[in-house]
Amino acid sequence: MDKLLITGGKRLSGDITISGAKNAALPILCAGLLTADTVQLSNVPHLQDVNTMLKLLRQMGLRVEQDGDRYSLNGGAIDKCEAPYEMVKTMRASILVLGPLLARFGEAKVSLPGGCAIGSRPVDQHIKGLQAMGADISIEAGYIHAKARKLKGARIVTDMITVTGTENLLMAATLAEGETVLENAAREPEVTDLANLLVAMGAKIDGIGTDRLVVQGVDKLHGASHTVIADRIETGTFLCAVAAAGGDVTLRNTRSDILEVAIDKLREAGAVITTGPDSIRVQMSARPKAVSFRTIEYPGFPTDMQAQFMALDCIAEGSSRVTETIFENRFMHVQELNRLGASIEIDGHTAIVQGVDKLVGAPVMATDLRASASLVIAALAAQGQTLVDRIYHLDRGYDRMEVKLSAVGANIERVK
Ligand SMILES: CC(=O)N[C@H]1[C@@H](OP(=O)(O)OP(=O)(O)OC[C@H]2O[C@@H](n3ccc(=O)[nH]c3=O)[C@H](O)[C@@H]2O)O[C@H](CO)[C@@H](O)[C@@H]1O
Ligand SMILES: C=C(OP(=O)(O)O)C(=O)O
Repeated sequence: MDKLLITGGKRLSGDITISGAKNAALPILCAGLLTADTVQLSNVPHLQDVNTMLKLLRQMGLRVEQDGDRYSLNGGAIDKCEAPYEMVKTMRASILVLGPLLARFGEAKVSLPGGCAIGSRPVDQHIKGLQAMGADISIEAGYIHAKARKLKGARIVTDMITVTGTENLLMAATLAEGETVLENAAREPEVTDLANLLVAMGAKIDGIGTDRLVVQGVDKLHGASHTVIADRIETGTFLCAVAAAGGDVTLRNTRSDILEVAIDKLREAGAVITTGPDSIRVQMSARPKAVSFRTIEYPGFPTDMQAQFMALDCIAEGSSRVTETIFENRFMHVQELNRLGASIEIDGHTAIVQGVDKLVGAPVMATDLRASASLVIAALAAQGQTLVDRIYHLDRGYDRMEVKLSAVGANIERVK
């Protein structure tokens, strides 16, 4: 099993190119199921989750051609509407095939995703929404069995804001009969990116970027070309890495307008941040100042950046309060950060971080994707060597992180 060996204490300097967003690429790949025509994608990140999604889609009959970060998908020969447990268990986003399959083929059998390290993460809202659109859904032996001769437009108010729930229902609604209104829709930029592709494919969607999406169903969708948006979480992760280790790094092929809250927090922590049309430069020369925050849906502070900012707070001057409101159990990194010498206590959904003068390297274990990223950040700032185990979590969502970090001077290598 691969591990990362990191020797901390190096300042980072140079350029890093940001990849396409995992959380946009995954639903966008599923949108390839909605048409018999060809969908051309570029800026698709090289990630384990993308490989898993492509494997899942290929076994359904989707034809996929790849040339670097460009993919061509053709859904003209899909003959299997099933997502087996073996694939869904390694990637929850597999649930995103449910809406498109049901809308285009009238049936789908998708394994229930089950719980994961950050919480139970049910998919009841996806099911409730599809039922409102007339689907007949039963759950047997761990599988969602869904059928609908033709989905019908409906007004759907989800109990909470759900990102993949909004994406699933949005894709389903594009081919439903009549009008669907999605109230309380997620406004994450990745939802908007998917909606923009769907419109390019012939979907009729109003309210893109707002919490009320209105979709007029069409009989069929056609091919289109689309460039996946930049990964704002990868961007934020590298910004935190520089803020923690010190240095001067310019992130390229990215956007600052979809990461405003995190950028403001980094400025509050003492980083000097200069934004350009598709770049962000971060300079850090002093010890960071502690920053408190509360995770919330977009445009608020992203839960997917919580662990990385906590790593920064560990070595900051002062104390901070970090409150997680999206997931019930997203503090798995706390114990591992404490193993590096951090001083963090958990009180319910809040972590109280007392900044320490220094962290000291140690063997640690990654427990989920962003927890892994927080351990890398802490290790870059720590004295001595840290060995991060179980980095398959990291490979799910970061495109060659160790290569990008070594290129700006980090002492980091992948070891077996
Ligand atoms: C592939 C992808 O895009 N993943 C992102 C997506 O996950 P994902 O779409 O799974 O997260 P949701 O937005 O659905 O989850 C938000 C909250 O709603 C709850 N919930 C959700 C659906 C449902 O049917 N029932 C229910 O109770 C969840 O357990 C969670 O507590 O959004 C999360 C929140 O920004 C991010 O952390 C993930 O990186
Ligand atoms: C939680 C995440 O992803 P997923 O929903 O794919 O588990 C994430 O990207 O931080």
